[in-house]
Amino acid sequence: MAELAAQPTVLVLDDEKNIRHAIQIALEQEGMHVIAAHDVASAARVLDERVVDLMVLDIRLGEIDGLAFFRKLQSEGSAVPTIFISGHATLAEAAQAMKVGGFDFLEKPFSAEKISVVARRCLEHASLQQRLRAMQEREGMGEIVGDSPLIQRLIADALKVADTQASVLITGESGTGKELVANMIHANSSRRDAPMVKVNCSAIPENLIESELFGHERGAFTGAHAPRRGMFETAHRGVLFLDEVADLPLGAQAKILRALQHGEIQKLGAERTLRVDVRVISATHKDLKRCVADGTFREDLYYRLNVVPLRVPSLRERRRDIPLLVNFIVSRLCAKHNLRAKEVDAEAMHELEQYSWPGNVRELQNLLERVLIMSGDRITVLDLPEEVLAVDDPADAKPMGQSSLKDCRDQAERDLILATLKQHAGNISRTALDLHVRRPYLHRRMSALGISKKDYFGG
Ligand SMILES: Nc1ncnc2c1ncn2[C@@H]1O[C@H](COP(=O)(O)OP(=O)(O)OP(=O)(O)O)[C@@H](O)[C@H]1O
Repeated sequence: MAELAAQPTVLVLDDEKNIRHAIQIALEQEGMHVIAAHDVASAARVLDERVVDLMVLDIRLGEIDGLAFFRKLQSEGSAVPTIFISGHATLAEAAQAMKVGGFDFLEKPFSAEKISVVARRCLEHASLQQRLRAMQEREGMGEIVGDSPLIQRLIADALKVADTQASVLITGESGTGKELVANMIHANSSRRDAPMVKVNCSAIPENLIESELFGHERGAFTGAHAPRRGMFETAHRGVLFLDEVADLPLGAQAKILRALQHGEIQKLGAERTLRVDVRVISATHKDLKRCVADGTFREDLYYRLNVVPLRVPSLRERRRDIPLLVNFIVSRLCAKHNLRAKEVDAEAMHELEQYSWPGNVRELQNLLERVLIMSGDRITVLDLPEEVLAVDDPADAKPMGQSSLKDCRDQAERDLILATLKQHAGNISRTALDLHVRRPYLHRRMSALGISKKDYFGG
């Protein structure tokens, strides 16, 4: 879940005292600091005097309508995330509220639970947007999304090494973003205007790799009908990115070492050598040190490539970045597929944060793409595949404490699950259906809440 300010401040502007009061009680129970205002003038004063994280704004306010007030704030650059409410608004006004940038629209009367849930969602959304903005303002990050300490450290190290000539070896599991880090180093180096040539060493057949890297003269081997430049030559004055470097055959390793040591290459079938000025960045998900021990990777080349090692953390080492990444990826994918903006609800986000992501950001991206196309406006746990839900969440297994808000929620959840189970004579599938959750999720909640068969069969 996104992190919220310790105690967010909410401004409630409604001319009906009872409504103000009801909202205030509901949100204060959620731990929010609520300031109630009965007219635009006093609301404007509050906004002038302090930082407000969220506004709950009535559309029909008497002297000036809420939409006009919101637009005025927008034009002054002082609008805050806002939930519009109204008892008599027309459909057109409700649509307008969303169009001008309201986070949500609630029709009165609404329950305390409804406003609490929407307010929390709005605050979480705003906090994520703020983190994304702060991140994007930071120089040189390129497309790398994340503000966890591990990612910040990685970016700081990558920026430090970017404008040197040092070889960099980027390690990390598959799909963690090693190529993005290489792009970032190139973009922040003095070689940024020269090309970065990418070689996927595991995708080129062994008999072609040397010609791909160093080029060949006409007639150098059967099928070499015309001379060809190699990637080293194309990368002259720029960067050669050797992806999956552990898969380089030993013959090519020897030639790369020579090229790096002497700054010279020799095309296949050529007599003379060619001077090249190339910086090498390499990446691998394998343990290259181990490959050296196994004899599949040259030790001298290993040291040559590993002048500066950078390790990209796996996604499960930086779960804090998951909501940021999810938001970023979802909005990018919505734009790509021409879909209306969609959001991931809190429960589904919680599940995404708990999953272990063996395929890292790439897996997250692929999953979201699949889910996004099939889901409605909001992505819920019902849209998530079983593999994401069927993991144990140690946090859920914590014993219940005494009297926190969480305990109250747990108790209410336990009562509801038990009542529904009893209603369906213990049938888990029907209970899950009734409660709009998936079976594995229900099982996990049942075990976290200590619900066993004897509780609903009365045995
Ligand atoms: N921090 C991140 N922010 C945004 N997108 C990311 C991030 N990390 C990875 N991605 C995205 O995830 C996908 C995989 O990233 P990338 O190809 O850089 O991973 P990799 O570590 O090089 O994988 P492999 O080892 O399989 O080559 C890409 O589409 C990339 O844009």
